Amino acid sequence: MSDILQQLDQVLEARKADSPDESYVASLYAKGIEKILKKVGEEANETIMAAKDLEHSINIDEDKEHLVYEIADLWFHTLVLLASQNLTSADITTELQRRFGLSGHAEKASRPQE
Ligand SMILES: N=c1c2ncn([C@@H]3O[C@H](COP(=O)(O)OP(=O)(O)OP(=O)(O)O)[C@@H](O)[C@H]3O)c2ncn1[C@@H]1O[C@H](COP(=O)(O)O)[C@@H](O)[C@H]1O
Repeated sequence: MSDILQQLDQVLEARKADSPDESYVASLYAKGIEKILKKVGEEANETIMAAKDLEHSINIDEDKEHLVYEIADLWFHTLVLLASQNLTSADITTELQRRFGLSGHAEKASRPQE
Protein backbone atom coordinates (compact mmCIF):
# COMPACT_ATOMS: atom_id res chain seq x y z
CA MET A 1 0.00 0.00 0.00
CA SER A 2 1.14 3.52 -0.68
CA ASP A 3 2.70 5.30 2.32
CA ILE A 4 1.64 8.71 1.06
CA LEU A 5 -2.04 7.72 0.91
CA GLN A 6 -1.87 6.46 4.51
CA GLN A 7 -0.02 9.59 5.60
CA LEU A 8 -2.66 11.75 3.92
CA ASP A 9 -5.45 9.74 5.62
CA GLN A 10 -3.88 10.61 8.98
CA VAL A 11 -3.45 14.31 8.15
CA LEU A 12 -7.01 14.55 6.79
CA GLU A 13 -8.40 12.99 9.99
CA ALA A 14 -6.33 15.31 12.18
CA ARG A 15 -7.53 18.37 10.22
CA LYS A 16 -11.06 17.77 11.54
CA ALA A 17 -9.88 19.48 14.75
CA ASP A 18 -8.05 22.33 13.02
CA SER A 19 -8.91 25.89 12.10
CA PRO A 20 -10.31 26.65 8.63
CA ASP A 21 -8.17 29.80 8.61
CA GLU A 22 -4.97 27.79 8.83
CA SER A 23 -5.86 24.67 6.86
CA TYR A 24 -7.33 24.27 3.36
CA VAL A 25 -8.69 20.85 4.33
CA ALA A 26 -10.33 22.22 7.49
CA SER A 27 -11.87 24.98 5.35
CA LEU A 28 -13.42 22.33 3.06
CA TYR A 29 -14.86 20.45 6.07
CA ALA A 30 -16.23 23.75 7.43
CA LYS A 31 -17.94 24.54 4.10
CA GLY A 32 -19.54 21.09 4.10
CA ILE A 33 -20.23 18.17 1.81
CA GLU A 34 -21.65 20.26 -1.07
CA LYS A 35 -18.38 22.19 -1.35
CA ILE A 36 -16.32 18.97 -1.21
CA LEU A 37 -18.48 17.39 -3.93
CA LYS A 38 -18.14 20.55 -6.04
CA LYS A 39 -14.34 20.32 -5.77
CA VAL A 40 -14.40 16.62 -6.79
CA GLY A 41 -16.54 17.54 -9.83
CA GLU A 42 -14.26 20.42 -10.80
CA GLU A 43 -11.13 18.29 -10.50
CA ALA A 44 -12.76 15.49 -12.52
CA ASN A 45 -13.56 18.03 -15.27
CA GLU A 46 -10.02 19.40 -15.19
CA THR A 47 -8.72 15.84 -15.49
CA ILE A 48 -10.89 15.25 -18.57
CA MET A 49 -9.70 18.47 -20.19
CA ALA A 50 -6.05 17.63 -19.48
CA ALA A 51 -6.51 14.15 -20.97
CA LYS A 52 -8.09 15.67 -24.10
CA ASP A 53 -5.19 18.12 -24.42
CA LEU A 54 -2.77 15.19 -24.22
CA GLU A 55 -4.67 13.36 -26.95
CA HIS A 56 -4.00 16.25 -29.36
CA SER A 57 -0.69 17.28 -27.84
CA ILE A 58 2.25 18.89 -29.57
CA ASN A 59 4.12 18.94 -26.24
CA ILE A 60 3.64 15.44 -24.85
CA ASP A 61 5.94 15.69 -21.81
CA GLU A 62 4.35 18.92 -20.60
CA ASP A 63 0.80 17.68 -21.17
CA LYS A 64 1.54 14.36 -19.42
CA GLU A 65 2.83 16.32 -16.46
CA HIS A 66 -0.34 18.43 -16.52
CA LEU A 67 -2.54 15.30 -16.54
CA VAL A 68 -0.64 13.86 -13.56
CA TYR A 69 -1.06 17.18 -11.72
CA GLU A 70 -4.82 17.23 -12.31
CA ILE A 71 -5.26 13.59 -11.30
CA ALA A 72 -3.30 14.28 -8.10
CA ASP A 73 -5.80 17.10 -7.38
CA LEU A 74 -8.67 14.70 -8.10
CA TRP A 75 -7.26 11.92 -5.90
CA PHE A 76 -6.60 14.43 -3.13
CA HIS A 77 -10.15 15.78 -3.16
CA THR A 78 -11.62 12.26 -3.24
CA LEU A 79 -9.50 11.49 -0.15
CA VAL A 80 -11.01 14.57 1.52
CA LEU A 81 -14.48 13.27 0.54
CA LEU A 82 -13.67 9.86 2.05
CA ALA A 83 -12.35 11.41 5.27
CA SER A 84 -15.46 13.59 5.55
CA GLN A 85 -17.49 10.36 5.59
CA ASN A 86 -15.13 8.66 8.08
CA LEU A 87 -13.65 6.45 5.36
CA THR A 88 -10.01 6.17 4.25
CA SER A 89 -7.91 5.20 1.24
CA ALA A 90 -7.67 1.73 2.85
CA ASP A 91 -11.39 1.23 2.18
CA ILE A 92 -10.73 1.81 -1.52
CA THR A 93 -7.58 -0.31 -1.72
CA THR A 94 -9.43 -3.14 0.07
CA GLU A 95 -12.19 -2.97 -2.54
CA LEU A 96 -9.67 -2.89 -5.42
CA GLN A 97 -7.89 -5.86 -3.79
CA ARG A 98 -11.19 -7.76 -3.68
CA ARG A 99 -11.68 -7.11 -7.41
CA PHE A 100 -8.08 -7.92 -8.34
CA GLY A 101 -7.81 -10.68 -10.92
CA LEU A 102 -11.56 -10.71 -11.50
CA SER A 103 -12.49 -9.79 -15.07
CA GLY A 104 -14.36 -6.49 -15.33
CA HIS A 105 -17.17 -8.31 -17.15
CA ALA A 106 -17.47 -10.93 -14.36
CA GLU A 107 -17.25 -8.28 -11.63
CA LYS A 108 -20.05 -6.27 -13.27
CA ALA A 109 -22.23 -9.38 -13.55
CA SER A 110 -21.75 -10.01 -9.79
CA ARG A 111 -22.95 -6.50 -8.84
CA PRO A 112 -26.44 -6.19 -7.33
CA GLN A 113 -28.98 -5.32 -10.05
CA GLU A 114 -29.92 -1.60 -9.99
N1 LIG B 1 -2.25 17.29 -1.37
C1 LIG B 1 -2.80 18.35 -1.06
C2 LIG B 1 -3.41 19.18 -2.04
N2 LIG B 1 -3.54 19.04 -3.38
C3 LIG B 1 -4.24 20.13 -3.79
N3 LIG B 1 -4.51 20.95 -2.75
C4 LIG B 1 -5.20 22.25 -2.77
O1 LIG B 1 -6.39 22.13 -3.49
C5 LIG B 1 -6.75 23.41 -4.00
C6 LIG B 1 -7.15 23.20 -5.43
O2 LIG B 1 -7.01 24.37 -6.13
P1 LIG B 1 -8.24 25.16 -6.71
O3 LIG B 1 -7.67 26.32 -7.42
O4 LIG B 1 -9.12 24.23 -7.48
O5 LIG B 1 -9.06 25.56 -5.39
P2 LIG B 1 -9.11 26.95 -4.66
O6 LIG B 1 -9.21 28.04 -5.65
O7 LIG B 1 -7.97 27.08 -3.67
O8 LIG B 1 -10.43 26.77 -3.81
P3 LIG B 1 -11.90 27.30 -4.14
O9 LIG B 1 -11.76 28.62 -4.83
O10 LIG B 1 -12.56 26.24 -4.96
O11 LIG B 1 -12.54 27.41 -2.79
C7 LIG B 1 -5.52 24.32 -3.82
O12 LIG B 1 -5.74 25.17 -2.70
C8 LIG B 1 -4.41 23.32 -3.52
O13 LIG B 1 -3.38 23.83 -2.71
C9 LIG B 1 -4.03 20.38 -1.64
N4 LIG B 1 -4.06 20.79 -0.33
C10 LIG B 1 -3.49 20.00 0.59
N5 LIG B 1 -2.87 18.79 0.28
C11 LIG B 1 -2.32 17.93 1.35
O14 LIG B 1 -3.11 18.08 2.52
C12 LIG B 1 -2.29 18.47 3.60
C13 LIG B 1 -3.08 19.36 4.53
O15 LIG B 1 -3.36 20.59 3.90
P4 LIG B 1 -3.88 21.85 4.78
O16 LIG B 1 -5.15 21.40 5.38
O17 LIG B 1 -4.05 23.00 3.85
O18 LIG B 1 -2.81 22.10 5.79
C14 LIG B 1 -1.08 19.16 2.96
O19 LIG B 1 0.04 19.12 3.78
C15 LIG B 1 -0.89 18.31 1.72
O20 LIG B 1 -0.19 17.12 2.06
